Amino acid sequence: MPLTSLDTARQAALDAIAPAAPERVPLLDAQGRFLAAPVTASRSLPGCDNSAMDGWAVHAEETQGASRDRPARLRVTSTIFAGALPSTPLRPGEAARVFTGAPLPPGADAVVRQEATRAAEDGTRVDVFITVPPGNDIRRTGEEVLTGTPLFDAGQRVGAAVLGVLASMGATDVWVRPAPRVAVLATGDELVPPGTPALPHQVYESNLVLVAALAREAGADVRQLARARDDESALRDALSRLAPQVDILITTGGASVGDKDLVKRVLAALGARFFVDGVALKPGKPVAVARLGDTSVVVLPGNPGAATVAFDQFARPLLLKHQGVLETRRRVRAHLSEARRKQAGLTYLITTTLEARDGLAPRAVLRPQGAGQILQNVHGEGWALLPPGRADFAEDDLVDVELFDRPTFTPVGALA
Ligand SMILES: Nc1nc2c(c(=O)[nH]1)N[C@H]1C(S)=C(S)[C@@H](COP(=O)(O)OP(=O)(O)OC[C@H]3O[C@@H](n4cnc5c(N)ncnc54)[C@H](O)[C@@H]3O)O[C@H]1N2
Ligand code: MOO
Repeated sequence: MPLTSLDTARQAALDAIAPAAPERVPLLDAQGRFLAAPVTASRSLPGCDNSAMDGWAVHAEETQGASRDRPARLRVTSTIFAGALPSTPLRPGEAARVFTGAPLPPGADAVVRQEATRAAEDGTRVDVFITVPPGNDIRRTGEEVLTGTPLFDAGQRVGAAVLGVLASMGATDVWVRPAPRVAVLATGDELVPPGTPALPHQVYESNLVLVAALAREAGADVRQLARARDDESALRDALSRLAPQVDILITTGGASVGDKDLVKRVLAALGARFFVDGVALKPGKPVAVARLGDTSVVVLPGNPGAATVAFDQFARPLLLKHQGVLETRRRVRAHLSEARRKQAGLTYLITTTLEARDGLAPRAVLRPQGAGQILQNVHGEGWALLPPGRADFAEDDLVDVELFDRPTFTPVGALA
């Protein structure tokens, strides 16, 4: 039977999971989560006409023709600080002292910044040295947002800017989807925990940290990291203990067809229903997605490179859908840096960096990437997608590159 295509398998996995019920959380706890409902402005920003400068609220027309030699002399009536509520209207010939953010008195239609004025020592008068138009240095009511304006759609990622806007509306908490609770189970008799000595034939267990970190990058609340031997009863105990504690259980290793590859068999014996079992994907072919009770289970291959790809294509979309969103990644067309031969039936995802070229599509520089290799992912900018239905790709052939859109940072004050 031919393996399921990547797109079909991913859709089957996504169809098997529903967004979690929303929860209302304090603003800072919502950071990194996704809004569960649209948000409209519950107040205008600014809430009232106010001064953009420290200076004087005036009638603009009374500054007409004013200059340093021929100042407009105005009577000082009041001092208004931010947060005050002025009620006395500004009458002809008057100016009110205002500070940045202070509401304007009724009747004032402009602000003159204080650098363009001189106040009399006794505080009764101010000379204005410039002509200002109506509206000068005033922030108008609702200039940025009017009450009732749609602000954010459901699915908006909550970052610092969103939190700032919500707080400026007076909100203390917000509806978001909960972070999926996740457990990661690494299987394999050969695995030695980091921190203990390992002989060359032994393998340091690295998938727990790798997968937990990938899961966190996708918004997960990682609750459990566990290891199990390649042994039916050990796997049965671990899987049935972990699954009820979490929304999504991710396993690594023992996913293929070897004598000790028991994870899928044990899951099936426990009554799991499989939606995906093997995909026409390289690396990551043995990946499976199942449901055990109320828990989604993603079975990743043990090879760290294959686990990375399978996580990215299956576990990440599931974690995001639990949080109520589907991810769209930018794609660019790029020319392959080298020829590649592949198995015609499979989609290959190859870690790639991009080289910009004047007036041409960028070059996709393919990185060495066996199923066991992950070093290149550190600097990868995306996956070159080599689609099924074709075995031979020549240098300079155009392919799609799915971008990670990671920011770049340069070191300052690094240790030698
Ligand atoms: N006859 C076939 N053999 C294999 C097939 C196949 O279709 N027919 N598929 C291959 C593919 S594709 C993959 S990918 C691998 C991975 O399958 P498993 O999930 O069963 O992985 P393991 O055998 O358990 O381990 C593979 C490799 O990865 C290392 N590993 C495992 N877990 C960890 C960990 N937690 N930390 C670090 N490294 C780990 C392990 O030591 C092995 O070297 O199967 C192919 N075989
Ligand atoms: O296709 Mo496997 O997941 O790379 O070796």
